[in-house]
Amino acid sequence: MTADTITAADIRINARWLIPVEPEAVVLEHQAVIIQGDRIAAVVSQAEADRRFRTRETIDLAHHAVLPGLINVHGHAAMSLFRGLADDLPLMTWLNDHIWPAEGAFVDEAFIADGTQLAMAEMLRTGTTTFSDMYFFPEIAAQAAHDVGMRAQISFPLLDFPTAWGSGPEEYLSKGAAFIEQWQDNTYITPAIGPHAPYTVSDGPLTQAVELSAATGAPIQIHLHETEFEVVDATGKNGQRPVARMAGLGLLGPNTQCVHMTQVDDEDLRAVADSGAHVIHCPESNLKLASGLCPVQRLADAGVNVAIGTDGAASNNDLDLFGELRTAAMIAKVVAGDASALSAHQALAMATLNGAKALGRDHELGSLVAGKLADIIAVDLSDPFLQPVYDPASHLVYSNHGRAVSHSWINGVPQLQDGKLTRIDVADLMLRVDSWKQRIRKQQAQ
Ligand SMILES: CSC[C@H]1O[C@@H](n2cnc3c(O)ncnc32)[C@H](O)[C@@H]1O
Ligand SMILES: [Zn+2]
Repeated sequence: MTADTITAADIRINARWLIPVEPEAVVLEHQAVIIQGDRIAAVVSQAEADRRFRTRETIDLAHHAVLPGLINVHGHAAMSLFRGLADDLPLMTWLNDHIWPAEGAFVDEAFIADGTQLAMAEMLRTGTTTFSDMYFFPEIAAQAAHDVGMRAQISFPLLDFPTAWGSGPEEYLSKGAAFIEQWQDNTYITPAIGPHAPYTVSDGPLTQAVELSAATGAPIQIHLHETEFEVVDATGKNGQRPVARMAGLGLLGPNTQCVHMTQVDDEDLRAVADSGAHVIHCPESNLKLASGLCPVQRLADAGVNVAIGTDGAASNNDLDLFGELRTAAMIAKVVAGDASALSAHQALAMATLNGAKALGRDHELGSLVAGKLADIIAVDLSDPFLQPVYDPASHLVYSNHGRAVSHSWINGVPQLQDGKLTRIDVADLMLRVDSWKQRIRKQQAQ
């Protein structure tokens, strides 16, 4: 018998349970994940790791499930500063009477910097390693994510009307093109195009968005078919459903992420499936705003890639993707009339590999496979509320809330150690959040 060659590497994570997501629906025991630089060098049994690797650091996670970092494919990060500001309202009242006036009064560069950091603290604390953002001052949000070392798709906003970030479509598109150029080819930040919705962006700017995406490769993310009202109102005004209008403009394709899709008839389904566009399911926001429910199983059966997002904290009201998964799994069963719809493993894939696919990064993110980027989380299953453990995948989806997440690494860099954030000064952040609260509260009282 020949001795194994010993390879030096940076970090070894010893996992009691490992859910690699690829191969699918598998739970392995007593595995080691070896990290070298920003990548996963190997996923092997602990016995094999003893023989083959010497690492400068070993982390023993004897009561933990280790899995790929979660990917939150839709949100408005800085809206965390508006959490709980306007509840119990339907979408258009919430937007027109509360959120858009508040954004008009408060959104500026400092708001985005602090609000995005607040959102990142919550997401990191609950297992998200990559998020997608659609909000104002994308250059500030991108810098905030880059400074922390969190992976993010950041879409610049595109609307027909002026906001704090731009005077109208022309300015959004020219600033957006510069934003894309600034961040292209960055491992942490993917710049993207964020036309808000069919009812707020007209055909001209939408066509320009499609052209900009084709020229730069930047993904498009749009709110689409969020409510029945949106579809009925648009059909009355334009003579076609929004999905048909988007398809006609060339906006649906493999580089497009359709957020919500609670209204799906057979033609919508065919248009989305044939185009290769992705659907981003945001169940808790859809429930809270009484928007409707996305037919996840029907979409998946038609071959559509369905990923998951929290939406903003002002319509959810949290950014805990494990909680979102639990909700998604529960309602998928009722919507499909089938308790086997969206199993625990399918739900975990939705928050990892499907998210990576939606972002066009499944070759390097979304599963624990040698050669992929080292975006990894660990969940401590030793608490009484997660005992006994028959099936860790079941616990992660049906019993867990994100607070059991104990460790995370992004690009091989530790972000969370024993539940403590390593790269965000939470005490200082809380002071800034409190100061926003005082300002916003004062204005609301007037
Ligand atoms: C173009 S910047 C984002 C814009 O979208 C608003 N927003 C937040 N959540 C939703 C939602 O669920 N549907 C539609 N629009 C939403 C946000 O307040 C910004 O104005
Ligand atoms: Zn949204």
